[in-house]
Amino acid sequence: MANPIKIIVAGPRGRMGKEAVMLVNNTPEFELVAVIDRRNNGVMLSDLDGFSNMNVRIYSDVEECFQNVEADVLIDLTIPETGYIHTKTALSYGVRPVVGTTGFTKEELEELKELAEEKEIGCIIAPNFAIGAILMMKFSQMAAKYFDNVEIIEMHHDQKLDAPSGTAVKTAEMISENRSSQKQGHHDEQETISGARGADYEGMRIHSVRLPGLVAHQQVLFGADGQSLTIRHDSYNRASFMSGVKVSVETVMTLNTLVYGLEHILD
Ligand SMILES: NC(=O)C1=CN([C@@H]2O[C@H](COP(=O)(O)OP(=O)(O)OC[C@H]3O[C@@H](n4cnc5c(N)ncnc54)[C@H](OP(=O)(O)O)[C@@H]3O)[C@@H](O)[C@H]2O)C=CC1
Ligand SMILES: O=C(O)C1=N[C@H](C(=O)O)C[C@H](O)C1
Repeated sequence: MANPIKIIVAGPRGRMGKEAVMLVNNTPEFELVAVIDRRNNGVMLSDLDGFSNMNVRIYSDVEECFQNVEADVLIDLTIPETGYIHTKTALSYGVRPVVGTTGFTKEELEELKELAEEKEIGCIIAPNFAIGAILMMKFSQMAAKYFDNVEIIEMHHDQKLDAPSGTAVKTAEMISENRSSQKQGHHDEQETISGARGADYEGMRIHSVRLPGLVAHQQVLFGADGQSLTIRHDSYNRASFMSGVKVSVETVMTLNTLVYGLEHILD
């Protein structure tokens, strides 16, 4: 067997980070070499509940982690401000980032792309790792050729920090490749309660629902005279994202640029 891919996971105590640590630990071609966590600096991960047998050090200082640990890939599942710093630092140390964290600005994505190209190493930033969600986005992009009236409803658990979701933003971006910017609804419509019509992305409306009990769900609604089309995807658990994380780790090793969105690396 070839040498395993050496991986650092940032955000290991989080809902996604925990799942990613398990994925790395259970994949023979992967090796967990460290984790980055703002708490528990210097402690072994195995000392935390739920991580028995994972004998890697926790680093709170990102620079210190990359200086001390030889790694091929960083998996980041944190928050946008931190994820951006982690990604930038990883690239500067020649470590390939696989980033699931959502909420980066266009400028940040552009800056990270330039850095990856300057360093000539791969980086994958994927707002959604679930294959079904990628298909939902691609089908929506296809449908937009025929339907130019579209509204996106994304529904998530109530612990989610960013709104709209990264998936909803990516969906709108993909649809906008097949739809010109245009206002929807009545030209004189008025919100009697602010926000009633949702966020506005080139005239498309994005509605964010947050409820306990939900995981990650999205429907894209298209309407035309006398008909409608609904494209929906549901993630019922975080395991649904892990096959995408695995493919991303394998693929990032072969890239020399930044790829934004899993649709670009799936056949
Ligand atoms: N691409 C995809 O397929 C998916 C992406 N996501 C995205 O992944 C990210 C994580 O989601 P999820 O696991 O649900 O979130 P959680 O809140 O469960 O986990 C976030 C982790 O980041 C850490 N963190 C928070 N703030 C900071 C900070 N200032 N500095 C360092 N670490 C920090 C948290 O540590 P602490 O406990 O100390 O706060 C925690 O370990 C989100 O951006 C989410 O949108 C989620 C699901 C799928
Ligand atoms: O925070 C989440 O849970 C999720 N975040 C991602 C997003 O913002 O699109 C992916 C998925 O929807 C779950």
